[in-house]
Amino acid sequence: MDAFDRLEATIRARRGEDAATSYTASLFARGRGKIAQKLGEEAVETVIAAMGDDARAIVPEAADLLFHLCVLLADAGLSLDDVRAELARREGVSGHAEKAARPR
Ligand SMILES: N=c1c2ncn([C@@H]3O[C@H](COP(=O)(O)OP(=O)(O)OP(=O)(O)O)[C@@H](O)[C@H]3O)c2ncn1[C@@H]1O[C@H](COP(=O)(O)O)[C@@H](O)[C@H]1O
Repeated sequence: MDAFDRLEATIRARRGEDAATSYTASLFARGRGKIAQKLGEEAVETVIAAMGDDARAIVPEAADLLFHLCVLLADAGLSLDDVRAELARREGVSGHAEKAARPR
């Protein structure tokens, strides 16, 4: 089990727990809109870090971003395996070729 699988299990276990002691539980309690808002904020913070001179500063922001993405997936009843399957489906297909093949 890798770190993402452990994080996913922890996040799922937090649903319905005490929001006062669990940040994840507080996100679930506040609902999909708040979770999506936090994801957006963390994305912006990652972009800001990316525009700076210190590449290492991106790492903690990326971790915040991925954590909140995992919470969003869990709230929507989805799993990392759903994302893994989508990435596997895309494997070997150039992004340029995929875009060119889209219906117009
Ligand atoms: N990986 C994380 C993780 N990454 C980021 N965060 C939290 O995400 C929040 C984001 O910070 P912000 O300053 O943007 O948020 P905020 O200002 O406190 O929130 P708002 O007032 O803006 O709503 C902080 O409280 C961080 O601690 C995380 N909280 C939890 N985890 C994992 O989830 C597990 C369970 O955590 P709890 O649910 O809190 O027990 C932990 O053991 C970790 O493994």
